This record gives sequence, C-alpha cells and structure tokens, in this order.
Amino acid sequence: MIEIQNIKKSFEDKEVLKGISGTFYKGKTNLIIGSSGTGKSVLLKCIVGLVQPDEGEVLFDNRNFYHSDLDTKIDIRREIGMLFQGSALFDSKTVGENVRFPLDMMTKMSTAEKRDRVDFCLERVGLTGVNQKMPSEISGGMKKRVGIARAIVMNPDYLFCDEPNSGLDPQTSITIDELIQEITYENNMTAVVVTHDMNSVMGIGDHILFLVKGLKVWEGSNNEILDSDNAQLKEFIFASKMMQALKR
Ligand SMILES: Nc1ncnc2c1ncn2[C@@H]1O[C@H](COP(=O)(O)OP(=O)(O)OP(=O)(O)O)[C@@H](O)[C@H]1O
Repeated sequence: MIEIQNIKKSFEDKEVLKGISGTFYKGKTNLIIGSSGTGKSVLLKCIVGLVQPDEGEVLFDNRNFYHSDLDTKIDIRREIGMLFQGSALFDSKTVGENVRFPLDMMTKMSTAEKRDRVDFCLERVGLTGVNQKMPSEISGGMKKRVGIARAIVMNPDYLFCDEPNSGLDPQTSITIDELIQEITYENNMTAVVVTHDMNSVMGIGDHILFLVKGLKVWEGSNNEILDSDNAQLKEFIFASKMMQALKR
C-alpha cells in the first residue's frame, strides 16, 4: 500500500499540485485520472522520487520515502518497477538487453540467472524468442510489452505506469491494460497507472483518484464512478460520444 499525504508541487510561480492525499492499495490497479495538464504525471514522479515535492509525505507500506535514511530509500527504489511514457527503451540495445538492464545495474546475478529471468519475463508478456530483436524492429504494442517485462524484471512490489496506452489502437490498449492488471494480481503488487483513457478507467480501475487542476476531487472504484454525482467527474467521464451513448 502507498499513502500520499498533502503533496504540493510548484514550478516557479505555477502551482501544479495543490495538496493531494490518497491511498493506493496492494493487489489492485490504482489509477490516477484527469484531463491533460492536470498534474497526473507530476504526481507520479513525486511518488517515485523523480520530482521532489515541495511539501507532503509518501509512505510505502508505512516507510516514509522522503524522511527515511538512505538505506531505506535505496530499498524502496529497488522495489519499484516503472513503465515510462512511450516505453523509453534503449534504441541501441536489443530487447533482451533492455529487459536485462535493471539486473545488470542492481544485482549480482550470474549471466545464466539473468538469462533465465529475462526469458521468464519476456514469456510472461507474450514475447518469447524476440530477445535478439532491436526496438526499431518491433511494433508499438510489443515495445510496451518489453517495457512491462523490464518493469517487472526485479520482481517489484510497486509498479508505476505512465500512460501505458499512449499511441496504441483501442484493441492493443485493452490487451496491455489487461496484462498490467493480471501481473498486478499475480504478484500482489501495488500498481499505480496514470491515464486519461476511459476504457482503462472502466476496464481496470480497481481504485481511482480523479484530479482536477492539481486537486483530488474524487476517489473510488470503477463500479462507483458512473453513479457519482460529482459534476466535474461526470463532465470528464461523459466527454466522449461513446460514454454519452452508454449513459442513455
Ligand atoms: N519540469 C517541469 N517544469 C515546469 N513545468 C512542468 C514540469 N513538469 C510539468 N510541468 C507542468 O505541470 C503541469 C502538469 O503536467 P503533467 O505532465 O503532470 O500533466 P498531466 O496531467 O500528466 O497531463 P497529460 O495527460 O497531458 O500528460 C503542466 O502545466 C506542465 O507544463
């Protein structure tokens, strides 16, 4: 479980996060949703330590990330897997080398152990036998799968995904969403996914934080979201023609 308390962040005079609190639960796909520019990615970066918040606390299973000793911080970082926006693969490395990278950086595993772990993770995301391919030789959906394999290669307790569906067609988006959710359940991870895709919200939104202009205005599950009477949430959900049609 991850708890965030009163997270604030400004860039120069622009207040991007205005005091956000909430909980992300273990064994669930937790979503951060909201319109473009509302602070979702900045919040994610504050949680994983890529951006330092101006105020607020982040607790990883009761360990305070920003107010703990270096060893605890390092422990927490090793327990985090991250799927970056656009997959962020190294273009000059093969698929296998991309997935192996965290093992090379952070473990003393033998070559054979690393090979087995890489093969296991690639197989888990449905990409057996593509180790030698270069990122330029595979599709966008496959790149996301490689990104997921790399994110889970260290067997993390916490999985963060920033817009995992960006640039994918609707059908591929659903398979990637489902893969993230299956892996979350299998490994009992705390997954936090940033998205503005309503398909993802309805499909995998076990727990959802809805942001508007740097504030959390609603928190709940995808089962509760359609019945909410929060006006800003309704406006966001029913912005698309498809969701309007479902409402009728
Ligand atoms: N490093 C930075 N320096 C200055 N401003 C930043 C920085 N990072 C983000 N911002 C600003 O913070 C605001 C929120 O950005 P953020 O990327 O979190 O939005 P978002 O909700 O994830 O949007 P999108 O869905 O379009 O990715 C934006 O106005 C952005 O320009």
